[in-house]
Amino acid sequence: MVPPTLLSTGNGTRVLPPPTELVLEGASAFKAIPIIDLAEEDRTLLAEKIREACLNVGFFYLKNHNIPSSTITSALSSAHQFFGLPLSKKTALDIHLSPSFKGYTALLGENTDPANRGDLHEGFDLGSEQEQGEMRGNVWPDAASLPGFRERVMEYYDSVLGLGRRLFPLFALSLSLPEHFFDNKIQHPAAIMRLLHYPPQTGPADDRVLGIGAHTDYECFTLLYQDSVPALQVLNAAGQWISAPPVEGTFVCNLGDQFARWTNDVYVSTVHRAINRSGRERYSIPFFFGTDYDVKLEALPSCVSDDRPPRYEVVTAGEYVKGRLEETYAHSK
Ligand SMILES: O=C(O)CCC(=O)C(=O)O
Ligand SMILES: [Fe+2]
Repeated sequence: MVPPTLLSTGNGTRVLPPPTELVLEGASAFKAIPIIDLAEEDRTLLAEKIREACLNVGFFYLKNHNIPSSTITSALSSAHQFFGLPLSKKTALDIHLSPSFKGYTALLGENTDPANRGDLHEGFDLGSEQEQGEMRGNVWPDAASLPGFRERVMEYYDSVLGLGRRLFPLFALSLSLPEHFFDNKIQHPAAIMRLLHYPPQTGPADDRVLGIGAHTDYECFTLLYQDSVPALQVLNAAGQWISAPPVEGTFVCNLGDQFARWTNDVYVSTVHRAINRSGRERYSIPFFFGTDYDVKLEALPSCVSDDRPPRYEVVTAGEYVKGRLEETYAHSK
C-alpha cells in the first residue's frame, strides 16, 4: 500500500505530491474493495483516500452519497417492470437499430469478453436527454405499457449525474490538479446508463457464458448500483477474483479506460465481471460517466514525467467510447 503522502506547505495547507511518484505499476494484490465516505469534511484527506484506491484497486464503494433511497428504489422497480415486458415489446427497442447505441440488449446479445460466447444479462441503455452530440437519441417503451417509466429513470439518471459531477473535483485534487480542472470538460457529458437484469445461472458452469464477461469499462468512471444479490468480481494483480458484494447504502465506483488513458495509466481501469450464482434474479444499474464528446484524452500534466512519457495516442473522449461500443456490438449485428 502507498505510504502517507501529504506534503505540508508550511502555512497549514496540504498539497498532494505528483501521483507519478506513487505508482506501483499495478502491483497491488488487493483483497478487498475500500469504502470511501463522502461525508468526510477534510477534502484533502478524502482526495488522498480516493487517490490510494485509484492507484491500487481502481474500485471503491461510496457511502453518504446523498442520493435519496426513494430515487434508487423507484429506478430498480422500473428495471423490474421493463424486463417483465413481453419480449416483443423489448426487441422493438433493439439497440442494434439505434445509431447512438440506446435501447434493448437481449440475453446473449452482448459479448463483453471476446473469448466468451455472450453475456447472460439483458440490458436497457439510455443517455442524457440534453446532450447535443452524436450519441444523443434515447428510445423508450410506449407510455401506455409502462406509465412514468421515462420520468423515474431520468430522475435517477440526473441524480447520479449530479453525484458524478461532485466527484470530478475530488479526482482533480487526487491528481494534484486544480480542483476545477475538469469543470469545462463535463458541460454536456455523454454519460450512458444501463438497467441490467441477470437471471440466475444454475447447472454446470460454462466459463464462456457469464453474467458479464471480464472487461474494463470505457469511460472515466462508473457509478454502479447493485441490488442485494452478489455477482460482481474484480481482478487483482495476482490474478485473483475478489468479490465486490453489495454494501447497503453504497454505490460502487470504478475507473474506466478514458481515465487510464488520461492519467497515462497512473490510475488503473480494473478488469471485472459478474456471475449470478445466487439462485435469485439480480438487477444492477451502472452509470458510465464520460466527459464531453470533444474533450481530448491527452495525458494529464501531473501524470507525465521523464520516466513516464505519454503512452497513448491522443483521441477525443467521444470517438474513443464510440469505437469501443462498435466493437462490443459487432458480434451480434
Ligand atoms: O452488474 C454489475 O455488477 C457490473 C456491470 C458492469 O460491469 C458493466 O455493465 O460494465
Ligand atoms: Fe463494467
